[in-house]
Amino acid sequence: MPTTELYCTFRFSAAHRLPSSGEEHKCRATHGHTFELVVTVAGEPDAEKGWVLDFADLRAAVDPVVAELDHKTLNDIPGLENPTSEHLCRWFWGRLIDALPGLAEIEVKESPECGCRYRGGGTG
Ligand SMILES: Nc1nc2c(c(=O)[nH]1)N=C([C@H](O)[C@H](O)COP(=O)(O)OP(=O)(O)OP(=O)(O)O)CN2
Ligand SMILES: [Zn+2]
Repeated sequence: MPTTELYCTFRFSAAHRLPSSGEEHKCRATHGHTFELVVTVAGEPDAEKGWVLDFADLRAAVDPVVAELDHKTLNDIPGLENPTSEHLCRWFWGRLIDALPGLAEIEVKESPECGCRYRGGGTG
C-alpha cells in the first residue's frame, strides 16, 4: 500500500542535564544543544488540493509546542525531568497527537550525527 508522508523540520535551543546518566558521565552537567525536531504526518493527498496537509497547518500546530522549550532548561518542563532524546520524542508525541491526525513519526536530533525516532501510538 503506497504511503504518503510529509514532514517539517523545527529547531530550538535549550539546556539540559541527564540526571540518570552515570556519576562520571559528561551529560550529568548542564549543557546545551540546538535541537532539531522533525514531525512527520502520513495520509492520502486530498483529491482537489493535492496535499495531505498544508505545511503551514503543520507548522502552526508545532510552533507553539516548540516555543515552550526554546531557550529553556528542559529539566524544568513537566514530563521532561530526564530529557533524553527518547523522552523528548514521547513528550512531543503526547503534545501533538490530538492536534495532528495522522501523526506518524517524531524525530529529535541533538546533533547532526545522533538522534532518536519515535513512531508511537496513543499518547506516547
Ligand atoms: N540514547 C541517548 N544517549 C545519549 C543522549 C540521549 O538523549 N539518548 N544524550 C546525550 C547527551 O545529551 C549528550 O549531550 C549528547 O551526547 P553526544 O552525542 O556524545 O554529543 P556531544 O556533542 O557531546 O558529542 P562529542 O562528540 O562528545 O562532542 C548523551 N547520550
Ligand atoms: Zn545533551
